[in-house]
Amino acid sequence: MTQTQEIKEDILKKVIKTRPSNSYKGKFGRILLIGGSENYGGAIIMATEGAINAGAGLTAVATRSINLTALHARDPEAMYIDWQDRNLPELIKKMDVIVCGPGLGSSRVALQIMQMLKANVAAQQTVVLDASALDLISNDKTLLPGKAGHLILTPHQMEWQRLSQINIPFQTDSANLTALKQLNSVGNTTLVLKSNHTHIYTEDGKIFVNPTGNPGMATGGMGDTLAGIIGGFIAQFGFQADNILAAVYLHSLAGDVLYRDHYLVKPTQISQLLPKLMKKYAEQD
Ligand SMILES: NC(=O)C1=CN([C@@H]2O[C@H](COP(=O)(O)OP(=O)(O)OC[C@H]3O[C@@H](n4cnc5c(N)ncnc54)[C@H](O)[C@@H]3O)[C@@H](O)[C@H]2O)[C@@H](O)CC1
Ligand SMILES: Nc1ncnc2c1ncn2[C@@H]1O[C@H](COP(=O)(O)OP(=O)(O)O)[C@@H](O)[C@H]1O
Ligand SMILES: [Mg+2]
Repeated sequence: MTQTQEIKEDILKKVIKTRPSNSYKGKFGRILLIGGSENYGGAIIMATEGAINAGAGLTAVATRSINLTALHARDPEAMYIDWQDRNLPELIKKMDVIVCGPGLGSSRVALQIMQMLKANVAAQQTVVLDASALDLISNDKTLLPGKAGHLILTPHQMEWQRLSQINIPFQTDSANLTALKQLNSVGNTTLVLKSNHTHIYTEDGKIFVNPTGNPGMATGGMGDTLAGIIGGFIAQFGFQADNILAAVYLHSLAGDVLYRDHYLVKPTQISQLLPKLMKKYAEQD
């Protein structure tokens, strides 16, 4: 059994680099976030805010049209497409990273979106699946978009219970690894199992535990924000296990900085803090 390693602060210096002078938006990846039903519009907005503030070059959002005004009022940097637009499959093909699930819900449209995503992703892309997307897959494992080059699953413990059939008290490293292999035998899947001690199971079978984070972060939308940050890091820095580890560490580190003088931490405050924190680590490279 592999030894569980603690993620170290060094990971941020390693991953976050000073941007070269000749940088342009196309250099830092295209990301599409899909989610936000009528009831959960905030979830996709928080994920979007995570992705933009983590440094994604171009960010697009496919959501229910009712969310458009709120999305642009918060994040005018994001492009928008109605999640029922017939051009969505073509847009998906142009993306480096697709984050699907925050606030997606379990409607017929949500199910159709999962089917369409599966049919249109390809090997050069990374797909991050969170929240409702994971619950839909729990009900139908064939919805997993296996043709993506890399899959990153970001369940909390209850979502992982639904997906893996392992009850929360029995979610040990060895049980989780076995379930992950059963879920996707191709081995292109990373599991970010969120809790107060988030564990990350990499494609090559390594296990990491995140030492940062605090109970102030027990606020709705915190995981939606993380999904966006992970997607933003992959878009900007490419797919590497280190980039996922750095995103998880940074999300909770931002939470810790805020928790020093805030009783609770709002997900949107975490996103706001990211560019400043990233600057500090980039200057140390
Ligand atoms: N502002 C918004 O629009 C928000 C929308 N959200 C969306 O709401 C939908 C449902 O997601 P939920 O996660 O609320 O619902 P779930 O029903 O999937 O999960 C919540 C349940 O899991 C249990 N649980 C056990 N261990 C847990 C752990 N470590 N972390 C979290 N929960 C744990 C909780 O007690 C609770 O019963 C998703 O699409 C999600 O993206 C939420 O992210 C909250 C914010
Ligand atoms: N007590 C805690 N200590 C550390 N991190 C926490 C704590 N509570 C929540 N978090 C973090 O907040 C996030 C919650 O994710 P999730 O449950 O998916 O939120 P949501 O679906 O509401 O966006 C995870 O990244 C988790 O690690
Ligand atoms: Mg969640």
